[in-house]
Amino acid sequence: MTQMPDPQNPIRIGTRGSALALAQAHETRDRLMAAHGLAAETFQIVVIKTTGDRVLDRPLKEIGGKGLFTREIEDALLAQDIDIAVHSMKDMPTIQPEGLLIDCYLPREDVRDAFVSAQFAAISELPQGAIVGSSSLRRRAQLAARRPDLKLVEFRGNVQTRLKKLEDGVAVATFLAMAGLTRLGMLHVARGAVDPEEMLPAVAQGCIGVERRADDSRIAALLAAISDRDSALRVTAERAFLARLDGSCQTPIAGLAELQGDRLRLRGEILRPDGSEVIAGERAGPASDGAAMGTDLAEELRRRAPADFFDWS
Ligand SMILES: NCc1[nH]cc(CCC(=O)O)c1CC(=O)O
Repeated sequence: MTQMPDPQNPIRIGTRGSALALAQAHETRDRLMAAHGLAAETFQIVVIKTTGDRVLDRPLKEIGGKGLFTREIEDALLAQDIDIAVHSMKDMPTIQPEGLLIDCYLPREDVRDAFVSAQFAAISELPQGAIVGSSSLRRRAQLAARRPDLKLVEFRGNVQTRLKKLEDGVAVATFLAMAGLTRLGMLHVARGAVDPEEMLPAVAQGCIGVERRADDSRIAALLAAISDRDSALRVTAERAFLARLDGSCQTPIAGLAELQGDRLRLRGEILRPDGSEVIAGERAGPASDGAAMGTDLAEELRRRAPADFFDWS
């Protein structure tokens, strides 16, 4: 007998407490409500503070370790304090802890980065030596590769904090994910979207994934109804690419898979953090081969990379 969810025994949705994380948890809840005709009271949103939320005064790469924004949430899943966890797949390690599984991906938002600046409309308009704020290894390296003249400053914190820093003149421009701005209802702060040709997005950017206990068949059945096949195919290829390169979390990596019918095109690149070298490649093939294409492309890039490419210390 399938146990129907009831308000006495709500489905607990774990999430970080940032405005973006909450918007993503609500989107997931709303899709589950619509798919199953359930009331809002059937769900409870449980906010969990992660290490990444706690430590705000240092660049993420210094805190180190994987899953800075996810570990505490996964612990809560394993401890049965929550039933599902909603994540930005961009922030997810490629391997989940024993007993946990991600096999539900929501329809993907815009994958591109947004260019954000009060004074300038695009990267090409930034004057020589302009100061740009970003703490993303990937965005910093990609920007440095295109515009070695620009000065980069660290820019951590939530969207509001970063916009305040722009206002205060700490930098003249920054980058944010279009997906995050859209979900926050703040797309108006974007001066424009950066073409993936110019800045290949992070692996899984714009994709929300829902994690659960692997043996929880009740939750598996609920989630199956809201899982998006195209998202799953694309993110599977991108994350296979990332997984094969994951040796160092200090290596800037970008990857994007796109579907045309049943064909998948996967582009990927790795960079030196200072942008002095970019190694890029692509694969195309049947959509069902995404994981193999990702692994294969990663191996090609590794072969083409100089011996010292992966060890920055
Ligand atoms: N690393 C932070 C993070 N993780 C996911 C998003 C945006 C939403 C998404 O890409 O799904 C962001 C903020 C940003 O990059 O601007």
